[in-house]
Amino acid sequence: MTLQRPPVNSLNLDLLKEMSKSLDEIAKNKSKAMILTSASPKVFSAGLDIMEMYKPDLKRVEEFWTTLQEVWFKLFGSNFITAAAINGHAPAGGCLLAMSCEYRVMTGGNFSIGLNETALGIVAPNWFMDTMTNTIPVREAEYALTTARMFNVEEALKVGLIDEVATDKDDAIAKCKGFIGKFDRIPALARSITKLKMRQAAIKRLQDGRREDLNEFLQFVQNPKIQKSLEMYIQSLKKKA
Ligand SMILES: CCCCCCCCCCC/C=C/C(=O)SCCNC(=O)CCNC(=O)[C@H](O)C(C)(C)COP(=O)(O)OP(=O)(O)OC[C@H]1O[C@@H](n2cnc3c(N)ncnc32)[C@H](O)[C@@H]1OP(=O)(O)O
Repeated sequence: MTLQRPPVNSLNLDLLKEMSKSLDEIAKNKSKAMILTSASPKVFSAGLDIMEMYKPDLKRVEEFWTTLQEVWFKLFGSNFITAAAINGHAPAGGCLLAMSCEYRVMTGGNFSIGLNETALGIVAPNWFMDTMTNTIPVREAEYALTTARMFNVEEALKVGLIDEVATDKDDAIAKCKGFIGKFDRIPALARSITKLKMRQAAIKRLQDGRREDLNEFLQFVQNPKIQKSLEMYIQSLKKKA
């Protein structure tokens, strides 16, 4: 699955809906595996589209958040094998997508990956945190989350946030295929049940608290102070360009 929403693959409602549909098709056509990557030469995904949260229409922003939850359920909780070929920056929601896969290969270069929410004055939702503690040790995750740490490629490899470094996108995809090939001699049902058991606690936590998570998000986007921060953040991103 190749993300292709220039310039930075920010996750807006339309892209999330497309992803959700594609994940359904992959599950339905009984694909063995999926590799998630990006059509951009330098950004895997810039995370959530800030414009969806800025001065939002309430109905749309509710659909936006529930679709994001759905994409996470379908990706993190998939039966099929998932790997991410991270060929560029992966902040926040971009990191969430990569961590929701089972294996991550990142191309070398001046790219960074991590959950930077606290730097924006935002508390990452529990399921973002659960996805991180499913990937790297709890102590490292707490440190990274509280300090909004963006890891460079070497740091990400060292902490286990990524599994391998690749020279370029083709190499990243080849390495993801190498990971998928490891399952050729492992019974598929045993593999998928084991994966889902490992992920069950995080999945159940969001299933049980899904409405509450949505309400927290809706309160968050309607808070005037948050709106002011988002406005300043958007300006800073635009000034940079
Ligand atoms: C108690 C519990 C409470 C719970 C409440 C819920 C809380 C809500 C939680 C929300 C969780 C949030 C998750 C997120 O994903 S937020 C998004 C975070 N993403 C970022 O901060 C990344 C920002 N972008 C960048 O750092 C760079 O763009 C990047 C490194 C990705 C690429 O750099 P590059 O130089 O290649 O590109 P530009 O910066 O020049 O950007 C090009 C244009 O794209 C626009 N842009 C960039 N990122 C975004 C984005 N995330 N959304 C929308 N638009 C984005 C940027 O402004 C440029 O636009 P222009 O061309 O118009 O200037």
